[in-house]
Amino acid sequence: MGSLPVQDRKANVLVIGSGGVGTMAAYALEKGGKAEVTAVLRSNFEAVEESGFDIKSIDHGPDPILGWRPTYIRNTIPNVEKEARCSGGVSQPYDFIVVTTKNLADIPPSVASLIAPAVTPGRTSIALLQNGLNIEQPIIKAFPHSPVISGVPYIGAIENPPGTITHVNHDKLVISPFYNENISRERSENAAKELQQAYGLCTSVTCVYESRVEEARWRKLLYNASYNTTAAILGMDTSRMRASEFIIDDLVRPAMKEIQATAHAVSGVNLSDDMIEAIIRADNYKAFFRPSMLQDMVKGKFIELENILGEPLREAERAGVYTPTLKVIYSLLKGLQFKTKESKGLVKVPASGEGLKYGKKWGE
Ligand SMILES: CC(C)(CO)C(=O)C(=O)O
Repeated sequence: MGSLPVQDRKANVLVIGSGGVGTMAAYALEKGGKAEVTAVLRSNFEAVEESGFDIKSIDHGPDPILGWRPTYIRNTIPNVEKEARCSGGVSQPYDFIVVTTKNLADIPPSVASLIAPAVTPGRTSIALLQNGLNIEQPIIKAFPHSPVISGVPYIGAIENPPGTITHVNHDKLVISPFYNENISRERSENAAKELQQAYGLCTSVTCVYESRVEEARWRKLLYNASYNTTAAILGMDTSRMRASEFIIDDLVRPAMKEIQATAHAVSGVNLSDDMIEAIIRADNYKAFFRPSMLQDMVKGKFIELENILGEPLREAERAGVYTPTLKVIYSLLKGLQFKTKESKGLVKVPASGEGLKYGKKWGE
């Protein structure tokens, strides 16, 4: 399979992270007919091995899809070199690795170390279907000769219980190249276009190619840095936030305006006031939508804090943009992430206060 040029065969695609977003990506790629997907499953492996995925999808017809499986499923990240040795040296390099896991820059393992055994240097392109800013930097550093692709997903799909997917908001994926000085722009662009074509062959979803990766990523941050973050702190869906009015006026819109100013100062990207007003009202009001960061918080999971807020804030600081709202939101979320770290044993709070900056009384 690996020897034919990719245009004359199905692309060999590894999808890592098979919750709602990953399963719907695997489904669209297989349905398009130009990709053969291996999905890496974790907590849902047994359920899917036994009876496949059951999917109720807004995009893929009125009837539920029952017992669906991608071409291959597995519960470990493949080690392509080791597995080639075991099968007599026949290598099955992946053309694309599509990463749909959460991007938790402050929590190990890193995305780069997670995917490393599956990457064939110089051959595999790595697509990050994840939120946030500067997510490509550690990947380019770890795999300098691999094309890295940006995927900005707009999709509402939840897995509950394991193996059952409810897909409620249309799948729209914006694909762009992350440029990398070690390889030609043309190679980066071709890899991104190839993936966009394979995904877009599934005509019930929307998958578009945009060459200006910064624009696509800042535009999505308007929503993620404001709505996801405030929803997670307040424990509120976006309809209730809109019903309150003051949460939009005093928090969400000011946070969006700070992203707008930072995007312009850092990347020359113009995000208009009209775009802000449209994004404020983007969710179907009747859906009482809970952004992913709120869902993670409710489940006691880590939140994607650094790429959604930390990085934009660091960029703003470097560019001298004033971001008081985002800074307060960031500090509150850092506090919440600290609590999750403690609950999972990643940080220990010393009972005595010994050795802590604020562990003793002033003057002691
Ligand atoms: C825009 C939205 C709501 C869906 O993709 C999202 O990015 C999220 O909830 O994290």
